[in-house]
Amino acid sequence: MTGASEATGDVIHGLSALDKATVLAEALPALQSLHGATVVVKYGGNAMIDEDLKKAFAADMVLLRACGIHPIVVHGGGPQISAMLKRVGLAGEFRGGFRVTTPEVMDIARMVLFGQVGRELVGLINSHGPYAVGISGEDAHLFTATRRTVDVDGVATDIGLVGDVTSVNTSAVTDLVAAGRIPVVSTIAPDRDGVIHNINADTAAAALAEALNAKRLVMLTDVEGLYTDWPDRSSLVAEITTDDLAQLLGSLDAGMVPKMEACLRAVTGGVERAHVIDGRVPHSVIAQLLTSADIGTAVVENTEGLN
Ligand SMILES: Nc1ncnc2c1ncn2[C@@H]1O[C@H](COP(=O)(O)OP(=O)(O)O)[C@@H](O)[C@H]1O
Ligand SMILES: CC(=O)N[C@@H](CCC(=O)OP(=O)(O)O)C(=O)O
Repeated sequence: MTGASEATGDVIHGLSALDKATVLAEALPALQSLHGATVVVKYGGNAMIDEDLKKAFAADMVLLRACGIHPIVVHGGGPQISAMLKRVGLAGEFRGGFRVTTPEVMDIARMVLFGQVGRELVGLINSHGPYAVGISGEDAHLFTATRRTVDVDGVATDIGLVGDVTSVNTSAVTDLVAAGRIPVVSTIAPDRDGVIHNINADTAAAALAEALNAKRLVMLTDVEGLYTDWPDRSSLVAEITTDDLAQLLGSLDAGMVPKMEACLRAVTGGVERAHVIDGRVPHSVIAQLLTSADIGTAVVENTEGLN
C-alpha cells in the first residue's frame, strides 16, 4: 500500500505531486475565463521543426478541448512548400513577406498545405481520439479570397495568385466545433470566380478569428515574439497596443509583416488579445493560455481615452 504522504512526495519531471497540483489549481482563473471560448491557434511552418514538438502541439489542442475551450487550428507550411518546390525544380520567391504565386506554385502550395501539412496535424490530433477534421478555405465556402497586392519598398506590387480573405462562412467551422471536433484549417481559398488563391496563414488566421469573434488569437512561430528593433535581442516586446503596432508595421520585414498585420487586424476587429509566442518551446500555447506567465508578445486594444 502507498501512504498519502508518499504519493504527494513523488517527484515526477522535477516537480512533486503537490507542486503539480498547485500548478493545476492556479489554472482556475484562466480556465474559468476561457471555458466555452473560441481560440484560434496559428501553427507556423517554421515552428514545426521536429516530431516531438508537433506531437506536443497536437496533445495541447486536445487538452484545450478537454478543458471546454474550443481550439481552431490554422496551420502554415511555408518551408514545406519551399522544399517541395525545390524538389520539383520550381523557383520560390517571396516579396514583402508573401510568396509569389504562379499557377504552378499554387498547385504545389495546395497539395502541400492540405495534402501534407494538414493531414499530418490531423493524424497527430486524432491519435488522441476522433477530434480533428481537416478543412480548407474551399470547403463549404469557408473563405472567399480577393486578389491582393503587397507593399514592396512602398510600391503596391502584384505577386500573382495571392489573396486576402474577404468573406468567411463561419458555420463551416462552428458546425464542426458544435460536434466536438477540432477544425484544422489549410489556407487556400477560391475567389468569387472559383480561382484558387494562396492565402498567407497568418492573414487567414486573423480573418477567421475576427469572423468567429474569437477570444484569443495565438500565433506559434520560431522566434520569442516581436522585436521592435530586429535583430537586437533586447528589443523583445511583452505587450504592444494596436496604435503602437500600426506605427511600427512599416519598419518590420520578412515573416513578421503578415504576422503583425494579422494581429492588428484581429484585435482591431474585436479579438480580445493576439499573441505571438515561441512555438519551438514545447507546450508554449498552454503556458500562454493557462498560466499567468507573460510569454511572447501580446497585442492589445489601445486603451487610451477609455478610462
Ligand atoms: N521584428 C521582428 N521580430 C521578430 N522576428 C522577426 C522580425 N523581423 C523579422 N523576423 C523574422 O520573422 C520570422 C518569423 O516569421 P516566419 O518565418 O514567417 O514564421 P512562421 O512560419 O511561423 O509564419 C522570425 O524567425 C524572424 O527571423
Ligand atoms: C501568400 C503566402 O505567402 N502564402 C504562404 C502560405 C503558407 C504560410 O503562410 O506558411 P507559414 O505560416 O509557415 O509562413 C506560402 O505560400 O508560404
